[in-house]
Amino acid sequence: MAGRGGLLMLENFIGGKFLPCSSYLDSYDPSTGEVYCHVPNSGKEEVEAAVEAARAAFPGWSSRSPQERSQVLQRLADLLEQSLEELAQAESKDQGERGKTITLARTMDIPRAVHNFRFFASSILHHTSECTQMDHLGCLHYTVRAPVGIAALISPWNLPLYLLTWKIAPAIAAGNTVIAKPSELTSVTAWMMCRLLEKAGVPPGVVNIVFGTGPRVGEALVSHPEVPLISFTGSQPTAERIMQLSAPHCKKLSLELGGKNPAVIFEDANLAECIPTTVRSSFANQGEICLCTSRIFVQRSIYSEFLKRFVEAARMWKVGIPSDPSADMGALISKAHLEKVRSYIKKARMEGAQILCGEGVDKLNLPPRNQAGYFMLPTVITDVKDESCCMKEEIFGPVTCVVPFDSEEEVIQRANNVKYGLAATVWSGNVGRVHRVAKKLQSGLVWTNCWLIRELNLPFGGMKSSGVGREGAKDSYEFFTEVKTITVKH
Ligand SMILES: NC(=O)c1ccc[n+]([C@@H]2O[C@H](COP(=O)([O-])OP(=O)(O)OC[C@H]3O[C@@H](n4cnc5c(N)ncnc54)[C@H](O)[C@@H]3O)[C@@H](O)[C@H]2O)c1
Ligand SMILES: N/C(=C/C=C\C=O)C(=O)O
Repeated sequence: MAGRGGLLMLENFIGGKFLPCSSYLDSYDPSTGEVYCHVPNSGKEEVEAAVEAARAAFPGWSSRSPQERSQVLQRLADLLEQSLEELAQAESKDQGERGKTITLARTMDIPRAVHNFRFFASSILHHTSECTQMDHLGCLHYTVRAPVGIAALISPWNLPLYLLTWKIAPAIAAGNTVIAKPSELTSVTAWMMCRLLEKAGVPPGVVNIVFGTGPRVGEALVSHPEVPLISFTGSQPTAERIMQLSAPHCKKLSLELGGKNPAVIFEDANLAECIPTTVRSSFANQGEICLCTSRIFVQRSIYSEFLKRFVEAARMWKVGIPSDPSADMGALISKAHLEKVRSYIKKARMEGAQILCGEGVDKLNLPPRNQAGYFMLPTVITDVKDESCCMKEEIFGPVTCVVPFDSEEEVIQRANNVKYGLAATVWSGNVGRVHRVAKKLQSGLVWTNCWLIRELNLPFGGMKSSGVGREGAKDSYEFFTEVKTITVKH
């Protein structure tokens, strides 16, 4: 929807209609300083309208069979796939030249959004319930599950459509109606998806999207008494706020939060595979993936060799403008985020750590028009203490720390010695060791001799401060439904 001066003007999608908002946020392209698009600055009024639409749509949608709902999700997946390139361009360019690379948007973000709908369109057809018998009492017990109602879905800026659809798909497949709030920093592809909903057969009011900031529209949504469940992905501070606001209503919460993910590399690791994969796990999407590696523990006997080869490979990781298909990573999401990431490197230097490559060491070569962009080189820190903030806090940027270890027991203790517990990688050719170490790491996800191979059927999520609950075929189904145990006496 073109707006003032031909700029993109997004609109809320409520009750199957695009509705203008009373006020808008200007979203700036930081590499030019110009307004890029206008995002609705929604508030209580818009949330109320969305709740009314979702409430009205719930009886009809929840009473459809899983088979009927599955067909709608399949059609939506087909329509998204037909718009893949358009969506990828938008995902990459959203927020101007500071977006993600077009290659990552084309090969990961949008294909996974399509797959999310396909996956839950299938999984909704195969869930089973439980049943037991008490013959001595002539009783039969069984469970039934039903959709909860209106689900609030709040998603972050790093993988916009990928993570938004990872919530929308299971929620509506189970028969709920939803009110989604994507990040105000990356709202365009969510808005573009709304244009496909009617054609896919999604009834008005089943999917509602309200755009705007967390404190204004996000808080109105999570505190609304008619919204019984909240699926949130984002930072821990925000999760804490959401828990406070939802507590009076005893809402069902799914919280997918941050990580400080270790890679544990033993001396018998296959470095020809380990190094390129660990470069990718450290710097993909500018390190702005919750599953990215940010602490690398290397067994001492191979530490020097690993460090030399890892730094060489990190220097080959191409930083470029998002529209360059050969770029491995683009710019960080905002000036504030870039400064936050840089501040960690400054702290590391002050603590006496060594910066082996990247920020402040190597020169960043960019076209003149992009030199105002929020770009940063992949950065490797060594000689850093476990107690350093660089080893304890989520940086969420292209920065990773590399430190040596000696024994298996030592590295497990050190890898676990953070408040987070989301993901980890373990590299060794010893199958007994990878199983043993994986079981002892305090992470919800452990990849061994690989990274980011996603099995959507199995639980996804973190422990400790990385979140509450899990997402996946069975886990999302159980989150987005209420279970009831029925006993029948013969
Ligand atoms: N575990 C995962 O699956 C996962 C995935 C991606 C990102 N993350 C985490 O998300 C963080 C980066 O994303 P971010 O910066 O968008 O996080 P964020 O918490 O700032 O924002 C996430 C979403 O919450 C909204 N929000 C902010 N304040 C709110 C409030 N008071 N009430 C309601 N909603 C509010 C935002 O508008 C946005 O839509 C990192 O910590 C990263 O690790 C986790
Ligand atoms: N939920 C997922 C998150 C992945 C990366 C987040 O930054 C997923 O892969 O399903």
